[in-house]
Amino acid sequence: MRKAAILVAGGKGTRMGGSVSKQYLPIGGKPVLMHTLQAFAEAEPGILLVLVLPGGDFSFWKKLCEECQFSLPHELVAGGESRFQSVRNGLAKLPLATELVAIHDGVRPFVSKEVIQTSFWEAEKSGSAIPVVALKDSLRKVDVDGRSAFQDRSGFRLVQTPQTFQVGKIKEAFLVEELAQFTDDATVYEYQGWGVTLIEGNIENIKITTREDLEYAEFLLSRR
Ligand SMILES: Nc1ccn([C@@H]2O[C@H](COP(=O)(O)OP(=O)(O)OP(=O)(O)O)[C@@H](O)[C@H]2O)c(=O)n1
Ligand SMILES: C[C@](O)(CO)[C@H](O)COP(=O)(O)O
Repeated sequence: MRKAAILVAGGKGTRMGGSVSKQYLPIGGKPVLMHTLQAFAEAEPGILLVLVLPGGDFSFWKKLCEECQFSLPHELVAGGESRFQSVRNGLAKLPLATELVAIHDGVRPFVSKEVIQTSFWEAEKSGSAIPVVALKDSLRKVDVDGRSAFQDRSGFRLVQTPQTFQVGKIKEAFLVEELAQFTDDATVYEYQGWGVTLIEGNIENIKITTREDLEYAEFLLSRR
């Protein structure tokens, strides 16, 4: 199994609110996570899928899979207190033969096939692939006093996932102690002094975070 995807879904979804964590909420009649798992299975047939969930959710997830007759093979791993810890737990699960790994937010179900495939191609070539998209709005920097200043948005990008790497290097990068700056996997990788390669993301590849994202998700599905 040369390629793997670690889909991190070990969070609580506090910004979404509600009694059910956002990764399990239905869009198009089935949980968000099932859309994400399917996206990777269709983009990379035969890929090893590692799903990172809160440790206490395994039986709930298995019940959801039975109810939805969702039979796509995937490994379950217990997440940690942070995304960094959840990723690290997923990396520890990878078989020795795995060469490339895409690390992806489980709550980003609309990642395109092209972004997934390009991320593996680029990571094999240069060691890493980080999808980004340009900003569409004007940008200002705000300081603690509330003063703000124009920023040239052409010098900025919005970062998405999957963030894809050669397994040996990303495993080495994750041996460090967690730092607050590690908001994604690229920051952990760069902390080693290694550069990252940016690739074009896809604008629909939103991270489902707050309630209105669910409405947009239903709209995106209606367009398929
Ligand atoms: N301890 C954690 C925290 C987050 N994540 C995952 O990282 C992705 C991006 O995180 P975010 O959108 O912030 O999810 P939550 O942390 O669940 O949301 P919130 O910050 O609103 O609680 C999500 O798929 C989330 O499940 C994870 O695997 N383990
Ligand atoms: C990993 C990520 O989705 C890249 O944009 C983002 O950093 C996750 O941030 P969150 O606060 O954990 O949702």
